[in-house]
Amino acid sequence: MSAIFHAGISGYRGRMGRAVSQVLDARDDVVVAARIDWGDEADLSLCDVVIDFSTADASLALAQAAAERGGPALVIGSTGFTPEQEAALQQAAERIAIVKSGNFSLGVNILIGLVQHAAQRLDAQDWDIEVAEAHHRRKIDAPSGTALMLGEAAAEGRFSDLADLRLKPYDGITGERPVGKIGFSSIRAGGVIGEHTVMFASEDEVLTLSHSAIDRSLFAKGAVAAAAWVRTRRPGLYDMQDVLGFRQA
Ligand SMILES: NC(=O)C1=CN([C@@H]2O[C@H](COP(=O)(O)OP(=O)(O)OC[C@H]3O[C@@H](n4cnc5c(N)ncnc54)[C@H](OP(=O)(O)O)[C@@H]3O)[C@@H](O)[C@H]2O)C=CC1
Ligand SMILES: O=C(O)C1=N[C@H](C(=O)O)C[C@H](O)C1
Repeated sequence: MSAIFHAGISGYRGRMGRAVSQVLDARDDVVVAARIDWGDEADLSLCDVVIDFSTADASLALAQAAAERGGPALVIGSTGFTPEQEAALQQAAERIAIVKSGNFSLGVNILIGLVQHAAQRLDAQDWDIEVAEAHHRRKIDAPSGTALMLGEAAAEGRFSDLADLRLKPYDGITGERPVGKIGFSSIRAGGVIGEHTVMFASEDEVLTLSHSAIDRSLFAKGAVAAAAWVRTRRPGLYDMQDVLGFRQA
């Protein structure tokens, strides 16, 4: 039996906040010590760790408040951060431990490794890379955080930064597709939980790697596992690859 810890939920009235609540309620080693949403006064001192699925703005404000007082640790699942917000989170992580991931599922975190592997072996001159994602109609950011992580993995496989390889969305008279770049496309429709596909296409063949989320509780279970992992870590910015031990030699 593991030691009991105190967890907060940020964005707790939202789809993911409710899913996290259910996962925590089913565990006997966690006390839910704070539920935080718009306008709530959060007593962070009650928490060893806060699990946050809200918005990029709200997550950054939470991280800065936690960094100022030296805790609690955070698990951040929100997506849609600007490069400036990413840099500010990195700064907050100098004072507290943060796990941040655009996707807490095991399958996607394995897919990231597969995409990097394929991108490294498929010559950029011959193989185009396209990342496609589909989500529910209420999602407010695009491309999804997961799509961007997959794009980053593909760029890393080609020893480059995604910022240098990312194509603008296709629209109108686009001209021919540039060689060696990574394209993104998004669908928003109905209640789709989360679909991601990475297509590697040459003139002769197409390799497709994909992941489907079947139930939102999947992300909540991963985030709670990350919370149990991060609450005793030193300050730093971690991701699910760290939590799952995929970075160990
Ligand atoms: N990493 C992962 O595995 C996953 C990440 N996500 C990401 O998590 C985030 C939330 O998704 P989802 O639950 O579907 O979204 P919802 O809109 O259902 O929930 C977001 C919640 O955050 C609240 N909120 C908004 N602004 C603030 C604020 N300033 N302070 C406190 N709370 C705030 C909202 O309140 P109100 O409704 O009143 O505005 C709402 O309750 C998104 O960025 C999404 O992309 C989602 C699934 C998995
Ligand atoms: O908003 C969502 O719902 C999801 N967001 C995450 C993302 O942006 O990748 C993860 C998941 O696909 C669901």
